[in-house]
Amino acid sequence: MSVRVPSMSVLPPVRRDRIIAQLPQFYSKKAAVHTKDEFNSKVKTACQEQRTGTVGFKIAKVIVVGDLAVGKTCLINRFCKDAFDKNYKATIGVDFEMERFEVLGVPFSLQLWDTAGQERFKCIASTYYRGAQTIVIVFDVNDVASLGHARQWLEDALKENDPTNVQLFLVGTKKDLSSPAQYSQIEQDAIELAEEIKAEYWALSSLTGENVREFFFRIASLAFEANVLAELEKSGSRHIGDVIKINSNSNNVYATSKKKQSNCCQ
Ligand SMILES: Nc1nc2c(ncn2[C@@H]2O[C@H](COP(=O)(O)OP(=O)(O)OP(=O)(O)O)[C@@H](O)[C@H]2O)c(=O)[nH]1
Ligand SMILES: [Mg+2]
Repeated sequence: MSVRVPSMSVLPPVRRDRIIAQLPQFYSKKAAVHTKDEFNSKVKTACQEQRTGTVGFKIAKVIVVGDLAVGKTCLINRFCKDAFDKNYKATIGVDFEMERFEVLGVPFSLQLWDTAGQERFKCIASTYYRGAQTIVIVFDVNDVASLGHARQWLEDALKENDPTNVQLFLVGTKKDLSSPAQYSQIEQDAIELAEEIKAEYWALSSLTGENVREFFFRIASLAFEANVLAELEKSGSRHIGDVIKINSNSNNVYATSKKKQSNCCQ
């Protein structure tokens, strides 16, 4: 049996478990991109009024960096494929996965770049750093050295990006392997570093799946929020004010649309 697909719909609908209606919360209040309970009200209004401009067509680039075997590939595979492989297979160069979300009713995609941690592949991997909106620095909570190297990974990733325009995440993996006492010790250091480099801190396990979905939802939401805010800023306050005027006085409709037209052509 064949199914007719309308010519407009190139992509299947977003998976039901990729729909974000509320702002997912931070992991630690001390190290968060921000600690607000809800999406920015300007962003919520813009989404309700479908004034998100090009954001609905956007694909935000996320790069995942960190030492070899800390669990970067497993983290992405747990989220994207709900799979976990206990055997280590080094990433050679880079891999990438696409994930489509719907945030506050607006389509939004993440392109997740999984880079190699092995030194010999670093120079290939670093050529893919450019244009990242989110940088995820991964370490293993059972390996202090991997946390120590986080700063270097960040420095390398920032060489290719504008530091004022990226959101940073510091992520500790393999939480399932550490005892609560061991974990709380490394957590202190990790949070301290995260505060210093202005990254949001997370700890999770790709084996059990603990916090994996929450983490990616948080990345998608914060990237989305930043994109909508940038879009609103670009379109300017006059433009936003005009839309409100349309409803209050029909005479303004003409004035507003004329003004808009002339803006477009300039
Ligand atoms: N117990 C446990 N093991 C994990 C976890 N995440 C990853 N591992 C194991 O750690 C090893 C390395 O995982 P990868 O995801 O391949 O590491 P990577 O960071 O991608 O390594 P490179 O590609 O070489 O940079 C594998 O044997 C995984 O099974 C986890 O959350 N818990
Ligand atoms: Mg890998």
